[in-house]
Amino acid sequence: MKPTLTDLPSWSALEAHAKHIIPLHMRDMFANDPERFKRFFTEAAGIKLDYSKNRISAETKSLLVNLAREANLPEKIEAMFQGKAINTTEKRPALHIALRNLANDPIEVDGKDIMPDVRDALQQMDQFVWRIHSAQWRGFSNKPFTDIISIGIGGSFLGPKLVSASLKPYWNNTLNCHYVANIDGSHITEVLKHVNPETTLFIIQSKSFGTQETLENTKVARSWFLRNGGNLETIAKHFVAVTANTQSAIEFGIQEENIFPMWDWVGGRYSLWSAIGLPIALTIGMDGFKALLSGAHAMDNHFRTAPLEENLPVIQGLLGIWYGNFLGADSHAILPYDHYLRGLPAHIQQLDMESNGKSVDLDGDETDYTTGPIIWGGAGANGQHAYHQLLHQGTRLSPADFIIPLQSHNPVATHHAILFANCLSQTQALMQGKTEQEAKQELLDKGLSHEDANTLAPHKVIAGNKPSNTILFDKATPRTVGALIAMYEHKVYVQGAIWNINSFDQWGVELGKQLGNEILHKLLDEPSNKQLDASTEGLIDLYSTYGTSI
Ligand SMILES: O=P(O)(O)OC[C@H]1O[C@H](O)[C@H](O)[C@@H](O)[C@@H]1O
Repeated sequence: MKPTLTDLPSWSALEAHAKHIIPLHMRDMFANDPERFKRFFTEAAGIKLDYSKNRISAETKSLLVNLAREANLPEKIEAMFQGKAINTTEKRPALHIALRNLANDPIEVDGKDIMPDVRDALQQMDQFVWRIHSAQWRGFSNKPFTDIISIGIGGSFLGPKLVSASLKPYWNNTLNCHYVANIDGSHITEVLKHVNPETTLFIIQSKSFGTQETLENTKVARSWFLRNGGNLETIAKHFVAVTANTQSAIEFGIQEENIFPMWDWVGGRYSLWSAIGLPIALTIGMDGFKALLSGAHAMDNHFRTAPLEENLPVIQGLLGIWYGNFLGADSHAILPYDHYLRGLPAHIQQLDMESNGKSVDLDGDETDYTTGPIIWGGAGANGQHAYHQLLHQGTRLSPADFIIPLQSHNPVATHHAILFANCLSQTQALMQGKTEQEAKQELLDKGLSHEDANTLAPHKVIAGNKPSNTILFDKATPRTVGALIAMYEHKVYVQGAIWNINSFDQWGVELGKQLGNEILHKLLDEPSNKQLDASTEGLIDLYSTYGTSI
């Protein structure tokens, strides 16, 4: 048997240490250490991280850092930056860091510097954005564009959608931006209801140019365009594409000069920094897009060079490992207290779960430890009136990231102070909880009898000792949003590197696609002699009897 992660001395040390930490309460940890906030606070690239409300001591941290070293994390970080083929199953590097390498130092793939291609693509975006904004490029009736519709799914959707929404205060307001992802026909139908074909630009976003949802939605968009005043000559004015598969895009009918490049060495969920970010650049302008890249670049530099002990993505990755592998957590919550960042949980969900939802290591052997957590979440303070109940009193452990800007883009009345107080009070409540004694005293103070107070008090007990990080930045600017997302990308890599899994493939999504094609044949009454399982056949029969086939 080959040695695995669980055979490392630091792993056994952490297992033993967990037994010591589990009985301790964070209330006491704070009471015993006035320096705890300072001890467990760090910042980089405009992002501040308070991780003092975690079930850790200084020893926990040093043991986790030992684990990172024994698992060769520093070498693995360097391997990513040097363009090594860390995506082993697809024999490719994962070089999203090259897309924001504003230092322009050469980065080689197969002996060729890729930075000139990266710069050319940025230049192509720059010119395109300028032509649209200055109305040099217009629709078929010579009117300037008013709307863009980005058609794409997964990584070709979630990242640009999150960032364009996060940066709404920076929109130049000449263009509305819409996204179509779902193959549910209601999505494109609803979006097309609100736009004018004369002034609508479609961006077809697909790294592979082979994704069913995107191609089918594009066909619908094209026929809608042709039915509503457009024609085959003017289609070139209204349809552009971003893809690594130029040939398929051309065969599909997109003009070659309207195609923006992508590369094998960028994973879909890491691609918002490439031309997949066109909707971002069109809404906030190219200067804003470059500021986004610069924020991510600053985080990249920090990740590559900062000591592990002060390294934001490393600390967060290690905390995730601590809870998942040693304290039994299955999930992790992303809770942005910023209306503009409300799409963050969905993006991080794909980023993390598609990257680290793996159960074999780099050698193809099943891991004997758990890997990526379930990522969930939503906007604060809304979640406090919904799922936070389970965080406070449920039986499951879900560490949470509370993400909040120090300043609001919209300082309405005392809203931001109230929002901030809500965010802090949640992390405080999670940490300290409420004892039975405290609960009972409160009830007695309200005038309840001893009997009633005794009956009710156990229901009001809040165990506390629930971990959270508080992540802050001055304001959600292009730069801070870039740094924030890059921080999560690197956190995911830290965990994947320590778990010795490939964070850059996603074979698990393929089986459903294959099976979907077989089922589709049957639904469309196309010849198929394949007998499926009884449940699936029964459900197909229901569709054939009561559903619609076209
Ligand atoms: O950009 P595309 O090639 O159309 O891929 C879109 C998405 O679909 C796939 O099924 C993957 O799970 C995602 O990682 C990817 O981002």
